[in-house]
Amino acid sequence: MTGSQNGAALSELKKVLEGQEPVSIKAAFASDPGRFAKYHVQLDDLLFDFSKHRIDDALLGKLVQLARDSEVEAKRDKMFSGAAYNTTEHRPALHTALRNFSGEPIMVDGEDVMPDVIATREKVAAFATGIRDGSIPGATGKTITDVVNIGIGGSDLGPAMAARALTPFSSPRLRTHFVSNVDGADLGDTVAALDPATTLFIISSKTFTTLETMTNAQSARDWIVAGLGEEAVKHHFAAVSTKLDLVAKFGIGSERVFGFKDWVGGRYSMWSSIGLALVIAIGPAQFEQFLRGGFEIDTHFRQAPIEANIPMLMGLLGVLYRDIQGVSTQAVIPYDQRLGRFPAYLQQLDMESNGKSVHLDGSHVTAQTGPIVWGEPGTNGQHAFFQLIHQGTEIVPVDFLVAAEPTQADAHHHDLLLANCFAQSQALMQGRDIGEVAAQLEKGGMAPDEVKRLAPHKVFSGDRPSSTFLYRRLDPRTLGRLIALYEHRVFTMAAIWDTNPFDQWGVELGKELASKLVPIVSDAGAATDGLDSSTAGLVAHRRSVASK
Ligand SMILES: O=P(O)(O)OC[C@H]1O[C@H](O)[C@H](O)[C@@H](O)[C@@H]1O
Repeated sequence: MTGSQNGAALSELKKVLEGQEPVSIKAAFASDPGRFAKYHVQLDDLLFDFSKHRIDDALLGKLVQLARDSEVEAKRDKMFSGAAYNTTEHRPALHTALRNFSGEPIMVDGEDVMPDVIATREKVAAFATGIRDGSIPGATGKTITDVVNIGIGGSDLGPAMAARALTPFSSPRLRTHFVSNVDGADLGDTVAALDPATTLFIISSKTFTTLETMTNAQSARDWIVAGLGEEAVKHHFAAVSTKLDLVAKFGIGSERVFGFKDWVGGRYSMWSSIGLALVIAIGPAQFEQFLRGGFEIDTHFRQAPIEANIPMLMGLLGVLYRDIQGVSTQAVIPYDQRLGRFPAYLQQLDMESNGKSVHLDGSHVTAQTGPIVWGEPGTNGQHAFFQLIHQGTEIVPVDFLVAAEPTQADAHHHDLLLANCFAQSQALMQGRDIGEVAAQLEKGGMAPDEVKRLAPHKVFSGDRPSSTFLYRRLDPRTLGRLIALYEHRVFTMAAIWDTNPFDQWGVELGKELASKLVPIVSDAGAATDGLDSSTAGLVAHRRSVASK
């Protein structure tokens, strides 16, 4: 077995580091004024500060060696080459082709995929422009004012997150909505305020079979037919899918159908025509800036040495905490209200990619794989869950994301936002020991007994890790850069674990069981024999309390 297989290199490193105390970040800062200079990477305006992590030169060297021994670079090159990296689904993982501006061909099965990528992008751009400038109106001739993307998972989270993030770049004339849940409240609440004559639905589904999306699509179709008649359907729907035959059956004309290939994973698909709603919102030129941001990071990921390679360092730090220090979680806290959906987007990207228990060869992993990813914007989180991050027993590595300057927002507010962001990572790192707490309380005139009683409650251990990403402003290019950084972080970690980050079999069982339960839930007289007693009990209780 080589070091790259079955996470062997990681097992070796774990043995070497066993029993070692984590590096004290606080002490390291105190003893080395040059620590920041050593542990940051700058790519144009984008700064990645990883100085507030439990690393020193020796440990960083070992982590870099781990990446080498795990053959992360060779695996990366294989992914970019168009080889069938996704071995359990027998296909390449080539979302990077969608943002390839190198002019170089990318070959899959002997064919260059780039001409089709470019032609599809142009078709998307032409349609988006027509909706934006009103030259593609609704059935009654009225200009489209509301675009509703119907999709779920990778066919929803990316465009929905980005449409919100890039609000200042969006057409003020158009509103973009995202409907995903099979819960009828989602579609119902969305269309309640809309006029069918000025509404365009985009049915986004890689497979065009997903229960939620197909159910919502049918109900949206009924809503259009009820408002405008059957003939209007062709003017009020567009579709994005890899399954063009299924789209045709739904009744959407080919000029409004935008394809992509099965080598684009759902959670990696917002760079493809799945981005249609976003292209309509921000326009093709801004969407190209978004793609170019992703391409910049691809170039960096492919060319930078491991020790200066931001996604590789992000991945190595992730593995350090997950596997060597037994940390189970990763918080992502954007100090940017418009990145409110970014953590949810990353949850699918990271947890669907790296929530795995077997190596590529099917053997069970011995390492811990994907962390639990979560987050909310700062400063709001400070007034909610930050207590646990500062004083709880669980170590929570945090990624802070913040722009140097606001985009269409008040400059004074932005200074306060930045100060808070910087202060949080500083507080996590420095902490406050009992001596300092006691001195502060005594200085305030508190009686010694009370100082003794209160002081332990006010201690901050410090040494709590975080990264900070600081960039000029949140624009399409920066959003593209941020997403690509996380995509490659996820890839780096999977490469070390020797797992497949591009399949998602873990979502299948629930879907299968749901389809068997639909007839039982829908028909109050259907037999529940054979169901486990909990499921049967839930069905019975539902029947007893529901009014129909
Ligand atoms: O785009 P679709 O085929 O409708 O799939 C939508 C989503 O559902 C699936 O269950 C997968 O877990 C996701 O990876 C996918 O993005």
